[in-house]
Amino acid sequence: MSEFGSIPRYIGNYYLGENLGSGYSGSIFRATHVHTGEVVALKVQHVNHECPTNRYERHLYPSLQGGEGMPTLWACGVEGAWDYLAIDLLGASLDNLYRKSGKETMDLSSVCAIAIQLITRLEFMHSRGILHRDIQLGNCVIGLPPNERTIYMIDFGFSKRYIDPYTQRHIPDSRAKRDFIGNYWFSSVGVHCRGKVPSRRDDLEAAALMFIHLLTPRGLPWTRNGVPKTEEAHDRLKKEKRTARPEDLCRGLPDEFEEFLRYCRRLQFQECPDYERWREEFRALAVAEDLPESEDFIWPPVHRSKPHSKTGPRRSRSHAPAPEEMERILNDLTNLDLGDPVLGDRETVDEAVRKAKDAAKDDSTKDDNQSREVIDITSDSENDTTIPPPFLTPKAYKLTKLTKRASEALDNAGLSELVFEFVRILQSNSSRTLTKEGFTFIDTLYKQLADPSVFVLPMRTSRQRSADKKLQQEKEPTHVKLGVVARLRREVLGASSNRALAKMVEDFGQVTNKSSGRTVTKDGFAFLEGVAERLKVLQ
Ligand SMILES: Nc1ncnc2c1ncn2[C@@H]1O[C@H](COP(=O)(O)OP(=O)(O)OP(=O)(O)O)[C@@H](O)[C@H]1O
Repeated sequence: MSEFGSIPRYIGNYYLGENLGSGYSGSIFRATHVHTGEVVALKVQHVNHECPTNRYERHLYPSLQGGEGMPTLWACGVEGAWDYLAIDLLGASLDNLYRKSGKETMDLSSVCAIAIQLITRLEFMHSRGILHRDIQLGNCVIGLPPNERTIYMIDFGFSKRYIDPYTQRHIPDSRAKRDFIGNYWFSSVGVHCRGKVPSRRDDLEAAALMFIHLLTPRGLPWTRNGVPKTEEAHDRLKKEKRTARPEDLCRGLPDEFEEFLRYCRRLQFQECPDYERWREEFRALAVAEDLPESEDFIWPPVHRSKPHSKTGPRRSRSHAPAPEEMERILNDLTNLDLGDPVLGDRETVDEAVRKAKDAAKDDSTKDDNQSREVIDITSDSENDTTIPPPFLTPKAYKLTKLTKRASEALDNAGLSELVFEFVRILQSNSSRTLTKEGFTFIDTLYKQLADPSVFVLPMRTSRQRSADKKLQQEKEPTHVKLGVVARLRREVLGASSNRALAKMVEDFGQVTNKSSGRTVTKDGFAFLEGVAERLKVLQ
């Protein structure tokens, strides 16, 4: 029974079944077409409702038809006192899935898939001249089989055209005081806290906040006290949201999330976001993390997905202590001054460490999900005694170590070995994409070749990366990249000096960074091997 009395069993040609959900302005039912038997979701609202969202939605839906992840509108109308929309019946919302999982955070692989899909949905809506304006977990739902890997956008009750269909002009900005449209958790700071007119940038910022929320234990800080019930509580929430710094919200998360949030906040009112760039960023993140590259949203996650932790290095969940932990414990015991030695000597420690490592190795092979690589703690070359920091995959870790060694190389022979090693690491991975660690190696190699005396270990900070990425915006088509790399492959064998090699490495880095795919091609590998070969000769 709604405040307007009970909703009839039949509306339009539909027989109403189970109530799927109720929002502020109406209810959604599973409903069956009485003639065709087709099952839909029927969104029902009283015609006198103070917020007649069905009426708005009915006008926007036609512009969104045909887009992936946009529900089909099958019928709409008013019957008696009831305004209805018959749309595709869909599955659970991200909110439901997330809550039901009982986990503190969502896994990174799922969030990358959500990010790629949501950015695509927003790009589509924006291309049709429409802003969503109410991005939240409850408004992203998965399809029913066979479309359960696709995320659909629903609830266009707050949506609005930002391009005037007659003049084709962008809506104007305004400083006039306006009522807030959106939701408490994810609406952008500009719209929610500063009363700005929403535009494309704000849909994207809401999406960014949603991704961060999913990766943060207990969610974004301002969501933790529930929906504000008083004006004061709402003001407190807005202040908390306005003053939260991206670096604090994103501490412990992969850089991409902080960069994306900053990017959204830097966009101008009328600026068109670079959707492709951010899809590519989240794809590359999945690759760098050794996660499946697919943007399919697979729920529950069945692949080798990493449990997300914001708090520190991921720990092996094997029963034996992790090797480095065991080493620390044993060292502490060795150093305990108890009069009589507890552990005889260093050899005993080393033996125990070896056993712990073997045990960890055994456990890790039993459960590939939990620990994918045991770092050899006893060798000091490419492996190290430290566990990779959070979000460094074995590939990233090896590349980081290799970069450090390249920065310390004293001669061409040493550099040559390292370039061969670089090729081996890239080729041993299923993804041959140049990740940020790969680019850092290329930067380092370039600097060593150009002038080792002024070499400084390049540290890619978020800010530097953003600057680099500006360059990427001028994308070059793949055929340009292929042409340049093929030329470099040919020319490298005739390079007569380190400076000539440096220039080629620089060109290779740039063309790979600027191209739409950062995969190292056959020519790319041949070029790198050519550099290594040349270095052996140019002593
Ligand atoms: N097409 C659909 N198929 C299945 N369930 C749906 C569908 N559309 C909506 N729902 C369910 O109904 C809930 C409310 O839907 P929706 O957000 O469109 O309604 P609303 O009245 O605008 O809600 P709110 O006031 O919360 O914005 C959703 O969270 C979802 O669980």
